[in-house]
Amino acid sequence: MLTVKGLQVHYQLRGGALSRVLGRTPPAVKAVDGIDLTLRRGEVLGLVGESGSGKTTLGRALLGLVPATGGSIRYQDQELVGLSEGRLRPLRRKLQMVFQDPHASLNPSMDIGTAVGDPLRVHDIGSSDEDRRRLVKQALETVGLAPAERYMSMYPSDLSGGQKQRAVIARAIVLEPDLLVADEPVSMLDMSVRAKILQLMIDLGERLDLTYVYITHDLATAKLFCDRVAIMYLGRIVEIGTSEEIFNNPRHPYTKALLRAIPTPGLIRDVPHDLPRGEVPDAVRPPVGCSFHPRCPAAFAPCGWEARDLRSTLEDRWARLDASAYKEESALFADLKDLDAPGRSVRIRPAAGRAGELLALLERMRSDAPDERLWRGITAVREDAGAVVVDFREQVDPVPLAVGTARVECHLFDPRFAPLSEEASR
Ligand SMILES: Nc1ncnc2c1ncn2[C@@H]1O[C@H](COP(=O)(O)OP(=O)(O)OP(=O)(O)O)[C@@H](O)[C@H]1O
Repeated sequence: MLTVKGLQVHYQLRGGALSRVLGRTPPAVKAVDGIDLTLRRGEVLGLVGESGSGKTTLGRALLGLVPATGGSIRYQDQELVGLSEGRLRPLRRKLQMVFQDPHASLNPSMDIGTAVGDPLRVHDIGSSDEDRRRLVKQALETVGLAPAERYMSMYPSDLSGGQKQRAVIARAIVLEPDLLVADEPVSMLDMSVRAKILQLMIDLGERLDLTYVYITHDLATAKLFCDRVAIMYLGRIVEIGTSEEIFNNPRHPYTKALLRAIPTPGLIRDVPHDLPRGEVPDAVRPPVGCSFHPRCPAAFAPCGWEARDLRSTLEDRWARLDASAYKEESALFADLKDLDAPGRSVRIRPAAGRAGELLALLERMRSDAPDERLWRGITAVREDAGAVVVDFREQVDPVPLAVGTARVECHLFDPRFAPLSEEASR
């Protein structure tokens, strides 16, 4: 029903006054950065990932609610990217979104009948007020708000959270959409009603022939609800497959980490606790190569090691040292910002005349922790004209690979790197 190719959504940040004066291009957040996806009619596709992985942006881009900055979205033979608001409008009827917070999604001063009927007026559907009332009634009954007349005259404040979300769903289905993008539709609801709302969505899917994109950071509900699951990390799909495949046979180290973090029933945990160095990096300057490599427990030589990784390894080391040892080691650097430089070779300036000591420190780090994955990506550490130069291996961006029935973006599955990954796993 929907085919997405190379989709990009980069949010251009407004630069400060200085960058404007200097004529610098302000940085962009690469919220969605090269997504390929096919949605089949009637299926439920889950988009799963930590906060900031780009799920909401992708969901909104599919409906034309945020403009794509590159790539293509074809909906039934029509290209959506680049369509004017006027041309998108009639299509929006078929492409609807249900948001996370039912309390914020309904206007508190509008009764439920008016709120659910509003899209009919916007899209000029129904021959008369009476006809629209009939459609609203039907939608309310379909979502289990019956008798509909009673609910139509109520206000959002008269409803429980679950009932509000039912009303929001009624407002979406009153337009008879093809596709519903549901963004965390149950995460704000009481635990006791979550399963009921998901069940309602499953039933509606079957009855109304709906296709769903279900956005969540919660793999447990994705397992319950989805036919296929796409795991997102920093704007990319790192693994996609049937729910069965993803849950029984996860391949990508990130998927594995997320699965290990599925909480016991009754508990919701947002962030997988056992991921190393638990922060999702900045989407303005994502790590090069595989963007998961700094947190990956299986990363190896080609994954994209760079100076920033050396800096975090140093900082981890210093966090473990006592204050005087830390002071001694950090005093060897003229400026740690040298380690923020991009590129395959980084030049680190030592404090005056201390290049030899700085080189010795890096060699000591390596012998103290030879298993640190970073070293696999470093080809040389050398002194050069008063500075210490660290050379990194050429990084390779992961490409989508068919593994079993899944698609995985990870060098571990790339036959070109098999000898290196075997060496790394020894
Ligand atoms: N309007 C915007 N302007 C600039 N950056 C944005 C904007 N909206 C989102 N972002 C950034 O884009 C990236 C992806 O955000 P997005 O909300 O799509 O992720 P998400 O996976 O849905 O996260 P969450 O689960 O927290 O909703 C983040 O780095 C976020 O800060």
